[in-house]
Amino acid sequence: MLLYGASGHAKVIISCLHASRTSVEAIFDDDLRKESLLTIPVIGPYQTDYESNAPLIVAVGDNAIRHRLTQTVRHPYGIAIHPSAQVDSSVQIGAGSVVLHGAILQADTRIGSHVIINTGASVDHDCAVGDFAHVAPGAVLCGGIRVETGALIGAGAVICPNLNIGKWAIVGAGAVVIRPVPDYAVVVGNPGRIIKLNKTA
Ligand SMILES: CC(=O)SCCNC(=O)CCNC(=O)[C@H](O)C(C)(C)COP(=O)(O)OP(=O)(O)OC[C@H]1O[C@@H](n2cnc3c(N)ncnc32)[C@H](O)[C@@H]1OP(=O)(O)O
Repeated sequence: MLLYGASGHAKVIISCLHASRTSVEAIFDDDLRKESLLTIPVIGPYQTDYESNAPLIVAVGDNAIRHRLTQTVRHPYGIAIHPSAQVDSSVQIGAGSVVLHGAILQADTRIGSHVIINTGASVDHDCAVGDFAHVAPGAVLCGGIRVETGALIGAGAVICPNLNIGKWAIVGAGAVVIRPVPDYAVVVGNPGRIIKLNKTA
């Protein structure tokens, strides 16, 4: 596998890949000061002509930056699923996505491309998680939820059943969402309330 982004998130993806006996050949990163990450060489900015048969994962936690970087990549994308994750056989997972340690994906859920299902997150039956979304550590999506493109569900948040979380919305850490969340809304608290719009997307 190749990674793009030598970040803390990359360390977790490396751990995930090593646990499933997949080696990481090299890591691209725009920061020229970085030379290695967990003994894996960091080889500078992404090169479209870098010769390798290995697939690539963009290992950047920020959804908007991950989205931007994928516009430049020409290598095929890989998927990383930690062996401790419980993924129902009916679940579909798109290219470039990662399902990290202890996450649970229940029946008939669809995960888009370049999605992060982070440590211990739970995504129940019949959910749809859009491209470039991030379900952060310990977050809980009840059944039938639709998370649109680029949305962040913060650590430990709970989303009640059958709700829609709009594109590039942010649900704050620990929030309890009981109503649909509009596009770009930033929602915090219990019950979740909109405090502003996400202008970084
Ligand atoms: C492995 C990993 O680390 S994965 C990382 C996953 N990341 C996360 O889970 C982080 C999610 N992010 C958050 O919860 C953030 O606090 C955000 C995005 C909701 C808000 O961040 P900012 O835009 O910087 O807002 P800011 O910190 O200025 O807070 C604005 C107001 O909301 C409140 N607030 C912010 N976050 C929360 C929260 N999670 N719950 C309740 N209130 C909150 C603040 O107290 C503040 O209130 P005030 O205006 O009365 O003082």
